Amino acid sequence: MDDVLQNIMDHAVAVAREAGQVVREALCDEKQRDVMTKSSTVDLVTQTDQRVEHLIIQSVKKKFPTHRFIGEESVAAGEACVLTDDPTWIIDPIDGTTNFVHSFPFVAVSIGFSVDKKIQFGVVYSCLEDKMFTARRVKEHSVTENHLMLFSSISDVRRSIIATEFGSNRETETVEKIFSSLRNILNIPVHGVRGAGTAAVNMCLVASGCVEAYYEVGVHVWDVAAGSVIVEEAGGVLMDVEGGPVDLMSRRIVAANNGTVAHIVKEIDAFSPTRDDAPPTQ
Ligand SMILES: O=P(O)(O)OC(CO)CO
Ligand SMILES: [Mg+2]
Ligand SMILES: [Mg+2]
Repeated sequence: MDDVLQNIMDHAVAVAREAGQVVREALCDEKQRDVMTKSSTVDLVTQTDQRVEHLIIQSVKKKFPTHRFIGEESVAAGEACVLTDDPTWIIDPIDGTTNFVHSFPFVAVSIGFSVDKKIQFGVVYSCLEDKMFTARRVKEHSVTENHLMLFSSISDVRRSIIATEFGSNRETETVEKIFSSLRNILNIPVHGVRGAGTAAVNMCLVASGCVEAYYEVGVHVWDVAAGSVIVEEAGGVLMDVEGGPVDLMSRRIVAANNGTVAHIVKEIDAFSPTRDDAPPTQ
């Protein structure tokens, strides 16, 4: 299985690079960045998101015809978001679409690969920085390209930088919760709060030791599947925002170094968005 998995992962890295090239080229063409909206007026999508997802899925299907897919834009188009035991590619073609639309320089192609409902490897290509982050579930196989993992050993949360995002839900109650968590965390006080505008890159920042923790409520499985294994293999921990094991379908995540995770979880004003795998409402 090892060589088989490596072969699949090599393909994921190659197709992520190819996708990243498409994204970089599209950035120079305003038409490729024309905005459409999804769940809210600030949940953006472009034809480039759709084109890149199509490119990745077609490329994988040619090589691995029995594999399944959970892709952000396919789900937006009505496909089910169900994780089975089958080999499944979990794809976010552009993580950071808002950044992409505004040329804000953090945009990632994120690909997680799951078997038996466990993410086996993750590939995050931060394509404007040209940084490739990859990790496999087995620790000794963790590899990175173009990048050194320098996991943070800071255990005093008051010396930490915490990453988070504001999300695309602007309902008053949700915004209140987001600000309540933020206020609690700023008041610890931490050195700073940052957000790259992409969950996948935020998780790679944890894996790289640039930030001690990242948390968000409202993310989707395709935002965090690849990053989850990259964080864990770098030595980090994943947790639900109320503590306990993370559930990648729950849309809630904390990714952190061991020293700060408990402290961050204590400060989050949690809420529960509709799960990614919830049956569609009629
Ligand atoms: O740009 P996307 O893929 O919509 O993702 C957002 C969160 O959902 C940034 O992580
Ligand atoms: Mg995303
Ligand atoms: Mg996306």
